Amino acid sequence: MTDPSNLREAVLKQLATVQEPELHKDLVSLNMIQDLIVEDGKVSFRIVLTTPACPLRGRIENEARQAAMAVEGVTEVKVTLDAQVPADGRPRGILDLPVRNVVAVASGKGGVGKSTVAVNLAVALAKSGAAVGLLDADIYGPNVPTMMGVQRLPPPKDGKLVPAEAYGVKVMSIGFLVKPGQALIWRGPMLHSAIRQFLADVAWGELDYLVIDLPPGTGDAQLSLAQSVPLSGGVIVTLPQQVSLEDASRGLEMFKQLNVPVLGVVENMSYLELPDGTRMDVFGQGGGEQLAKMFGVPYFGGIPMDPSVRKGGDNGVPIMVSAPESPSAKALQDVAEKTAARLSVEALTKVSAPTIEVIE
Ligand SMILES: Nc1ncnc2c1ncn2[C@@H]1O[C@H](COP(=O)(O)OP(=O)(O)OP(=O)(O)O)[C@@H](O)[C@H]1O
Repeated sequence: MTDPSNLREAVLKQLATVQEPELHKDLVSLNMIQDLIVEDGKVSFRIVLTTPACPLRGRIENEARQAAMAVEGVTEVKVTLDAQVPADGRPRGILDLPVRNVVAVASGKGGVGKSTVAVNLAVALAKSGAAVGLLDADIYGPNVPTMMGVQRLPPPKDGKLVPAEAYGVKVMSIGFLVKPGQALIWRGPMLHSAIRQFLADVAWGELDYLVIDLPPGTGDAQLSLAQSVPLSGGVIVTLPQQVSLEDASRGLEMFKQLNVPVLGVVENMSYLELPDGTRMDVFGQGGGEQLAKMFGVPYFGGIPMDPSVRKGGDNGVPIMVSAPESPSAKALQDVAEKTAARLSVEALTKVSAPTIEVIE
């Protein structure tokens, strides 16, 4: 019979051959294997993923299971999955937010579906089990409260604003603080202090992800906003048509200028599926992918035009909740998983390369 300590060593060695496909390192050196128990040939361990929204969770689990099973003397393997989102390691400055990752959703111009993507991204991440906040910083049209079906904030507590909560997401919006229809004219310094207030004076609690819906465009207001938040990364939303390329390029340039990594490009309203199953390219074709290629950043895929997406926005029930199995919700889910995966890569390989800290 194999010596139990040797068997444990052999299992660990074998698990160290399994790569985390996004991070290009093995599970053992990433500290992702926890609670390894080897008893009478029976092996059990926990895999601690870097995000509960990991798109490759099935693959990682299978490969780890097969690796352990391949060790001579192992008769049974039990794997459980868990997640611990790593912080991006960027200094949060004096704001000292207990937020692990801050992701901004931006667009070169209005009406392309930026808020729709931000809302569904936040809901998808929350549904996966992450702690998520959504900050609507769209000073020109703060429509996140409508899209999330929340009208007002709960009363403040301990001198701090308390975010509203919907679909497991903590929601704060500039729209809660102004009367409906009130013209919003903001200048740089005002914006700066408003956004700082949103970050410092709101009881967000601990968050894995804070999603920020930026105002459309790439002017001073957007720049000032993006500068006042320690962003982990940005997601750009664009349309398929060629004329959108120039606008969206400016969005990418803005993040570059701020030294904020562009996590990926999302193409919204990619096509409309007709009743006979054919696809109609209402707004042209290929803009999102072309933009991503031009800048050498990931393309997160296209979201179809879908009347239920608009209805969901108007009724305050995001498509991710009302019809999670629809093609548009699945495309948005994919965007969320890719965003989370890119954030993990940024956190673990780019900034200060912390390893995953497992809290026992
Ligand atoms: N894939 C889609 N299919 C159908 N309708 C959509 C889709 N994406 C967005 N919409 C609708 O298009 C309109 C504009 O979307 P949204 O408000 O998200 O855009 P935005 O870029 O944030 O605009 P703004 O410039 O006002 O901030 C909304 O009515 C929304 O419901």
